[in-house]
Amino acid sequence: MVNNSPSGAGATPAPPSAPPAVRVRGLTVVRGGSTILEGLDLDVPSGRVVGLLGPSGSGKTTLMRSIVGVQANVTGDLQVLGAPAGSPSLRRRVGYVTQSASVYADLSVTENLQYFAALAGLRGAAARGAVAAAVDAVDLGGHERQQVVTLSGGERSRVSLAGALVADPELLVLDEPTVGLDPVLRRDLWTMFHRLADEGRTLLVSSHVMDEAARCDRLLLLRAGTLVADTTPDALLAETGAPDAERAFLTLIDRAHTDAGAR
Ligand SMILES: Nc1ncnc2c1ncn2[C@@H]1O[C@H](COP(=O)(O)OP(=O)(O)OP(=O)(O)O)[C@@H](O)[C@H]1O
Repeated sequence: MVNNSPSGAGATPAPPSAPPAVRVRGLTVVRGGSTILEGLDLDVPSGRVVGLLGPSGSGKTTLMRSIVGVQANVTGDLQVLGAPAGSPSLRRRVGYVTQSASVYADLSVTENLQYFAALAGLRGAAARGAVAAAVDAVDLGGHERQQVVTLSGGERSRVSLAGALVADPELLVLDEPTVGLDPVLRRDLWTMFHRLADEGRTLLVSSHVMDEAARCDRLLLLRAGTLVADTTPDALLAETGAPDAERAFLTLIDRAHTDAGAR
């Protein structure tokens, strides 16, 4: 496995003494009778944008579900913001955005976000401020009164993301948040992710799109439920000698495949 020290592509580096936002040791997850993750050890450093990359079916969603505490049949030690994953105390401190937009189709954008604000315990001006900031962050200004059912797919997933932002969580776990978005919007969202990290939040972002790897401070590469690299974009290219993240990733995947075959 490649393991390099953080270089920090954009966010203000967290103090070296800062404990990781997520600490995973010996994580094993069984789904439908199959072992999906096996003996996984990894850290998600605090205050950074960390990319979780891997082929379809490699276990990214399963890992994210374990971290937010909604996955069954999990064994091992999973500490999130200093507490065991899934602890009630983490409910408002961790935001999770799934691949499919989890919003109410028959409500407007604002009504959805007001609902999330109420769940986060916000009332009155604080709730209105949080809703307005979230709308702004995902660039949905002008759509506030639109019913979600009438939004485009990309707009709908941005409402979902805004829903997680309303509570201002310390850790944001985002499962493929840029799928279906155009390049300008994707770039703007990555800029926003780094701004959130600069303000001290931690973001764990899964993606299939390898050019997005270059936008992360740190990369975790999964293959078939095991970690093949815990690295930085620069170190990934240097270590593989590949010209871009996509080819570097394929090199690592092929290498892991060969190693697995040799055992
Ligand atoms: N309920 C289930 N029962 C059995 N197997 C499951 C179940 N849910 C997921 N899996 C399997 O677990 C593996 C990992 O799935 P997971 O969704 O975590 O992968 P992923 O890396 O997020 O994939 P994608 O990028 O396609 O979303 C896959 O092989 C999937 O088929």
